[in-house]
Amino acid sequence: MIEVKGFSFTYPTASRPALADVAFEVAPRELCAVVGGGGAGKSTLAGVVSGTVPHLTGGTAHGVVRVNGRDLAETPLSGLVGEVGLVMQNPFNQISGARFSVREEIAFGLENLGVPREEMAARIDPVLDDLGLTGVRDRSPYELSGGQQQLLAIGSILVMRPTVMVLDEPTSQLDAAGNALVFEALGTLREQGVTVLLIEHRMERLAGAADRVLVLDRGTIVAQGTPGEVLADERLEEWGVAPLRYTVAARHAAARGLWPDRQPLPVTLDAAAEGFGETTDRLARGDRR
Ligand SMILES: Nc1ncnc2c1ncn2[C@@H]1O[C@H](COP(=O)(O)OP(=O)(O)OP(=O)(O)O)[C@@H](O)[C@H]1O
Repeated sequence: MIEVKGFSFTYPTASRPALADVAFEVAPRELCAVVGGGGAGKSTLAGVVSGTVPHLTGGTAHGVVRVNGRDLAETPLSGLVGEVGLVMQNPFNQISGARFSVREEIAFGLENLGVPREEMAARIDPVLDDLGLTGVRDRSPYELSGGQQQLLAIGSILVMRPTVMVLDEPTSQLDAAGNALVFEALGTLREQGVTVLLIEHRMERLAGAADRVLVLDRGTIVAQGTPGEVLADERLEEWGVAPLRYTVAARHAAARGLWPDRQPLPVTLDAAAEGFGETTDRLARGDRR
């Protein structure tokens, strides 16, 4: 569980806060996505919830951030291993380079923690299996596709059994196939009951995957709710976020009376198909109101 209350943060050299009076909660097992324009404070928020900001960055922080009830201001980063894990944009930067195979790379963090050998196998093999990496377990991490490397980064964190995972634009460096792999892995995290904070700009995938969406604009949370509520909001563009094509198409149709009256604007392909299907049926019946 993540709890953020009245939290503000200013980087050491900055003249204005990167985050201002931010408040939200992510319930256990929930997947909460964060969207916003460039410089809105998304990466800073990822750092705050994973403990790197301000522990590693310095700067001035006010307010409270708790992960599983632990106040991060009072918890050293080492105390967060097994509680919260951070996956960043570029999988390449997250591979230690100190190990020869995928399996050894996943073992690396556990070795550092001094986990006994027998327990290591019991923890690593299911993670490889869950993420579909068993077939490449003996390969070098550098031979993997970008998507598989990101899965490896996720696996290296997952094996530490955090209850909370923060992913900061994990698909931004990946092609469509890599994207699909990462979003499948998010499904796996959910099945395992991990609470997820996901910074993501691929709105189509996010709309189908998230329980809740927060919008950050210039360091402030300007909207939060279900993907349907938040992503169909007509202020989305003002907040620096490009709306989904389905929503835009349905908004145009609605302005011409061609979207079903009581149907909310769609944020998924299925919902768009349903709404436009209803309109087509109505017109086919000769109902042109
Ligand atoms: N290390 C730093 N020192 C000073 N200011 C910083 C630092 N990192 C980020 N900032 C500033 O803090 C604000 C928020 O930045 P942040 O990177 O969190 O935004 P973001 O939403 O992740 O942006 P983007 O989508 O462009 O990555 C910006 O004004 C940025 O210039």
